Amino acid sequence: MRRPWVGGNWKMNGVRESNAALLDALAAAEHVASVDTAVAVPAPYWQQSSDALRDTAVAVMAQTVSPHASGAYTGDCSVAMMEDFKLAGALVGHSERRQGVGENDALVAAQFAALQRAGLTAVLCVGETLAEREAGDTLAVVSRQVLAVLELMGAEALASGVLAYEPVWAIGTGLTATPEQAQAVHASLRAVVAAFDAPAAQALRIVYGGSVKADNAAGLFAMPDIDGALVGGASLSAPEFLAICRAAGQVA
Ligand SMILES: O=C(CO)COP(=O)(O)O
Repeated sequence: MRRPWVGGNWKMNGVRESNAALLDALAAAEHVASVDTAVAVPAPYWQQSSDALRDTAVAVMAQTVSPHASGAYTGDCSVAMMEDFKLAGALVGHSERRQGVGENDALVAAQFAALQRAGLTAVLCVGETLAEREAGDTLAVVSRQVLAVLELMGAEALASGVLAYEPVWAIGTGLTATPEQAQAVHASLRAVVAAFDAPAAQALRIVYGGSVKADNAAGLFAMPDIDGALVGGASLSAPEFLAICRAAGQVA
């Protein structure tokens, strides 16, 4: 039985005042003990978030990471900086960074490796665009994105993190993949990992992201290979995010 994982990806939202209200609500809430919960916050608010959520069940993460230890990499943040602020890990390979900033599979695999070597959690995001889905390339695209990490790091290292399937066409659009569509991709991804290492594939948490809300979460979580969610817009509302966490707890 895999322990559900629910993460909130705040993206580039919030300032100190609105963050304080959201963080206070998360800190005050009773958390579902059977679910791992995290929020991935913008770097200027690592300190605020990690202070507000200290001694709570909600981990704080970054939204991307440099693969390099230190040096002349203007604008980037290192794993050591994340450790300095007691962060639990980072997202890697989010589609908004693959598409918007040009992060590619090799870079994402190196980011994953940097986190994993330090014992931090890497949440590897994969997903196809609408054009790729319509061309019948969904599995080819997401397999290629996962294989970049698998071939560099191996299946056990991959399973020490979290794999997030986020179809690009479902992100921020209100178009959720149906539970059946998501389940089909999750099962295929698990099979890709199982070809390397069956026990690691069984242990790997594969979560879904793309317009997850309190009212569609339970249907997604009922699927056998959907082990939680990476939540964007709905994670900016504490009641909504907490309801998604509770829905994950109900199937745990
Ligand atoms: O990109 C996402 C999470 O990383 C999903 O975003 P939305 O939940 O806003 O669609």
